[in-house]
Amino acid sequence: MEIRVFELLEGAKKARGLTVVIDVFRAFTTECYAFSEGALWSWPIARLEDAFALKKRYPDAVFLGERGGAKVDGCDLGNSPYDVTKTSFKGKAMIHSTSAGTQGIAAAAKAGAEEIVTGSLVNARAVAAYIRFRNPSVVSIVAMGKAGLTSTNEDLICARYIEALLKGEAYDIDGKIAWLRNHGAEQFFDPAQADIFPTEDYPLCVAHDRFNFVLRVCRDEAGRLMIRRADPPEWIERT
Ligand SMILES: O=C(O)[C@H](CS(=O)(=O)O)OP(=O)(O)O
Repeated sequence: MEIRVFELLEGAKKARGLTVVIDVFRAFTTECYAFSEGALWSWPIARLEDAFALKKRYPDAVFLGERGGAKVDGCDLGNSPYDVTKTSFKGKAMIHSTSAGTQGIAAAAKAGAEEIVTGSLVNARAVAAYIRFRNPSVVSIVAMGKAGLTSTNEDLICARYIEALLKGEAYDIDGKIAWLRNHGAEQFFDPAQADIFPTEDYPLCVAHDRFNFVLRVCRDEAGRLMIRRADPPEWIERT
């Protein structure tokens, strides 16, 4: 298995094989909590105008929209996992448009990734187990960073953690997360940014391996990108 680690939107455009698009702060952490709260599927949408058009067509879908970290006017929620844990997603579809994560999925799909799964600390070990089960010849791990433009420590830590799990190498994930608190997570502890990055989001984002499902990207009947939850035991038993 050849494992390649890429960064940012430029990296997503190089994705090949089974591709993990990572966004720890916060898109794919938020998605995991929404699916754990009962969401049926999610439409990851790159352009906000497309997301608003979809919401018009499916008004019952929960619309999460974020730019620059903040909730976009007219959306139901922003990109906060804490807000998601306070919202009922049972039986609901979700529309999700963010600065980095959902842009990365769109770019990787366009680039020709054979299969795409999301990556975050909360389900990193499950992602590695799923990859081992699928046993692809090429794995692309893409750390999306801030707005897909600037490298971030949390996404690189998650990328290296998944890579280490795949290679059977040791990786001090708890030590890395402790270090991250003051090296990339400061926005969650800044009172001036509390409206956008609530402190409650941070422990939810770094609760590594809390979930044992993966989020796989597929297409709906109209050809739109769609994310669905895939649970063990269908794949975990053989890892
Ligand atoms: O909402 C977030 O935390 C980020 C904002 S940005 O990428 O740092 O500008 O969006 P996401 O798509 O979850 O990275």
